[in-house]
Amino acid sequence: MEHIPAPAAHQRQGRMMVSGDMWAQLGSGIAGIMFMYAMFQQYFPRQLTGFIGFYTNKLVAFVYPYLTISFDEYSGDRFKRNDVYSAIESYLTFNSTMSAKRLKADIDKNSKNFVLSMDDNEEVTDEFNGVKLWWSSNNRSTPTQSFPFYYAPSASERRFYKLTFHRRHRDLITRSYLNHVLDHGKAVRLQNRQRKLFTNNPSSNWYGYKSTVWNHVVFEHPATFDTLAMDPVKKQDIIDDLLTFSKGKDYYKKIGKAWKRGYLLYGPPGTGKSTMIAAMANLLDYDVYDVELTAVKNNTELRKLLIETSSKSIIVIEDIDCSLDLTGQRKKKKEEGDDDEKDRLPKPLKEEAREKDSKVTLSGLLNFIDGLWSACGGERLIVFTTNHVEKLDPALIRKGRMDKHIQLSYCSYEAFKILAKNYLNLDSHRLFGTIGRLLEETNMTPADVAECLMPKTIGVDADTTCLENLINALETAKEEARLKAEEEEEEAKKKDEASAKEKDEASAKEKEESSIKEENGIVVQEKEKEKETNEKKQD
Ligand SMILES: Nc1ncnc2c1ncn2[C@@H]1O[C@H](COP(=O)(O)OP(=O)(O)OP(=O)(O)O)[C@@H](O)[C@H]1O
Ligand SMILES: [Mg+2]
Repeated sequence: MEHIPAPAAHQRQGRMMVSGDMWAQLGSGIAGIMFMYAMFQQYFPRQLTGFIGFYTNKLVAFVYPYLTISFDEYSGDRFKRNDVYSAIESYLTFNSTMSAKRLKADIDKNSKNFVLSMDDNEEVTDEFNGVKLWWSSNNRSTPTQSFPFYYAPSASERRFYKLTFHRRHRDLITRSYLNHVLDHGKAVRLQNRQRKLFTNNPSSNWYGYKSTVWNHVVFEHPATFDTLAMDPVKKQDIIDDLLTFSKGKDYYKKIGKAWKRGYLLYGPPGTGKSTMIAAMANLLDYDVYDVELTAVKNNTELRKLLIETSSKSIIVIEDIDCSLDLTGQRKKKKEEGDDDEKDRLPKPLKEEAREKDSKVTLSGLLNFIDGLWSACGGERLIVFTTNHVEKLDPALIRKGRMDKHIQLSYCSYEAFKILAKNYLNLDSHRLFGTIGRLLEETNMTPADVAECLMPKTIGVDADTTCLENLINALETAKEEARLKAEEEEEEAKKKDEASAKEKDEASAKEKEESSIKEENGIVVQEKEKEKETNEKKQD
């Protein structure tokens, strides 16, 4: 057993006591400082606290050579997520996975791979042109004390990224590095983003924490131009037009035009207008904003919706002729009619009915398409669809607003071949000839043809059954069209006859009236003559 000399043991004991005391003193010192700090925060006048804080920061800045920049998730009105924050998030996703110890996981746009990003309160380093920088993700608590009943935990926490770097690199960081982060971040975001299908919220739901003017779901429509049944030449023309547009950033800048393009898709129901929009979005990898115009109260709201759309998107207004009365005269008529109806309602309901009315006007819509605001963001397609192009105001669809008018019409033989390939995987069949002839003779929409081609049984010769079904449907449609044409002809004939009869009757009546008048005229003349002779006799 080791023998410890008495003085040494005493010395060691003393040392232990000294270090024990020291920790105790340090602990109480820290507690004291914390207490003082709490008192300082609570009782010092606000202005004085700010003043002291300001000079403390100055002092620290004097001895501490590092600068920090923070990027809040929600800035300004807090209703819109800061784009810079999102870009940094994506940039760090790319850079942080190697160095950060705590990561968050999400799933990529194809739902196939995990996307890892830096978790909250984590720090990573980055290097740019040989300069070292530090990024950290933080939470800032801002409790809402004055109205505790409004307290929402999520509302009180603001997330932000903090960038720290040596002050001698200030110029490099603010001029080059931040742009580099933004560009890379945006590129990564585009790569990883899930495309979305948006629709507008009614404006009554626009206000409140994190409420948005657009609601969205993930866009997953499988339509492509390959599966779209239409004339191949026309299809290629549309594809070329779209691709040229999407690569035309510099060209549009050069010619001084906003980087957007309008498409008007028109044709009977079931000819593939909505399908084509999905194919466009899939071709260009764009988001889709489906505007429900009847839920937009006025032109200001329409503009707000436009501002909140992102670039690389298609803004769609379906059935534009039904969404609004866009020609002055029809609108006037409708208003008059509506007012009659509304007048019969009790007063509060009347007000409500007026409130609900969309007051979006033609000029509001024109401004939406090509006003000054329409240029913000860039790279946007605006697509209108309609079944009745003739009903639209010419101002709305003139070139420059709706640059390309695309007519989608009944199924042609070429279109049928694409459908047969899609639905039945058939390139040729002995019945193709008959179908081709029938398609030339009658009108059938691609939607109806597609329905006939959908296999309904899993038989030995399911393809032939489908094609025969189609032939039957085409023959029925042809027969119906013939009967309808006959009926219409009959009706037109009847109408002609009726109008001819009416004309005859009218002319007979006219003749009768004129002869009566004539007779009356003769009688009057005779009476006047008689009167004259009587007067002469009296004289
Ligand atoms: N040209 C086409 N190519 C491929 N499929 C088509 C085509 N046209 C229609 N279809 C099929 O028919 C269905 C209806 O088509 P879609 O909704 O695109 O028609 P629409 O022209 O938008 O009709 P509406 O005017 O009633 O809105 C789609 O689900 C699609 O499968
Ligand atoms: Mg449609």
